Amino acid sequence: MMLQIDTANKLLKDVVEESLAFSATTRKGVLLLEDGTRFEGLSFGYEQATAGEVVFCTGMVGYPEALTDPSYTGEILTMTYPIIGNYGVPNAERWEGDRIHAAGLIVSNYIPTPSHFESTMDLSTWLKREKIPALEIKDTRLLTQHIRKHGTMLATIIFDEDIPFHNPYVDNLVARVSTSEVREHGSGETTIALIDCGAKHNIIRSLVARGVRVVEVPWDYDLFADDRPFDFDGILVSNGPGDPKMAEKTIQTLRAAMEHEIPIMGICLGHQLLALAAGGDTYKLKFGHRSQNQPCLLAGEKRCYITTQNHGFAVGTVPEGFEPWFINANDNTNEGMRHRSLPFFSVQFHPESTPGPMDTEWLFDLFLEKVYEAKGALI
Ligand SMILES: NC(=O)CC[C@H](N)C(=O)O
Repeated sequence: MMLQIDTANKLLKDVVEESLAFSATTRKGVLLLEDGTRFEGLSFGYEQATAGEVVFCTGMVGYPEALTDPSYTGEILTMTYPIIGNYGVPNAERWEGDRIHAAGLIVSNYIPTPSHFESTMDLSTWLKREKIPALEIKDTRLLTQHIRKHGTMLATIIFDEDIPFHNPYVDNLVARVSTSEVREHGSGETTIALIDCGAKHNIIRSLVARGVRVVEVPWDYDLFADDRPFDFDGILVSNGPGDPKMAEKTIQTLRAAMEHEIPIMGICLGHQLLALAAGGDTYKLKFGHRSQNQPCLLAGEKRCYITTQNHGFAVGTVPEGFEPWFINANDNTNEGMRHRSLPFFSVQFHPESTPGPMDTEWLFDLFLEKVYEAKGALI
């Protein structure tokens, strides 16, 4: 017992000393919000100014997955969990994109000495390598309360000189992160066309694990062109960054897919795009949903799923022919819809999780059931 207390004291002392050494050697930076609010902080990332929208995620884990999720493009991500960096950076196989996509990172306490058997480097090294600025501002609670009260807002992370604010949602961010070439994953007799609007890797892993071949195509690929080099049995339209209304070409593809009655599953941005394609509408939430504990009620039932989410826009008008399927129990916003008679459905949350609970993974099975039914190969 005594030994354990001694060890714990030593560990605590080490952490305090490392933390003091970190503050003594690091440069100061400022998180500046568009309403003039300033948060001073210590830099632990790449020291170059950045602009975007500042958002907060209340997840207790998952900073490697969140940072690499292409949906965070253009966003300065605040992690509200007070200890970030403590388990380092895992191998790229565990990432959700091929690099860091968030525009910047804000934390309360950065832990410079990771401890985890899968850690390959510390978070600061990774951020510097990927040229992503990051600040330890201590009072992430005040920042989050401010955003909750006034809504997400534009912000900059600056060091010596000011830079202009920039609204990322006026850009076509999907075009920036989507694959530029057609790529194949896995094998099987059934082919799913994955429209990559910034797809998290675990969407591909989740499909491949179920024995299907996935053909990943760019966001603006014409799936119905006569000279298309492959056939497919279903379409999964992925998550992705920015305002869904900017991805007009994907919306057109989904309209054509509905005309052909091809089974469709949409995830997050994919949900918003399917709603727009079918005549529904989307709007921007005050401060979005970003965490791994968003409660979603199955419409008309007493069942609630705990879900992973990361979105700032939402479906306001569920299109004709569809019915609301999941509802967020915190604020009653729409979290999913399904067509009343055809094999089209979509969800605002992430059934592929990573990070977060796997409660809704069954949606991939449901999608493939619809695909097999449509193929006439009932299982
Ligand atoms: N994770 C996502 O697909 C996000 C969708 C969209 N960019 C939003 O913020 O609402």
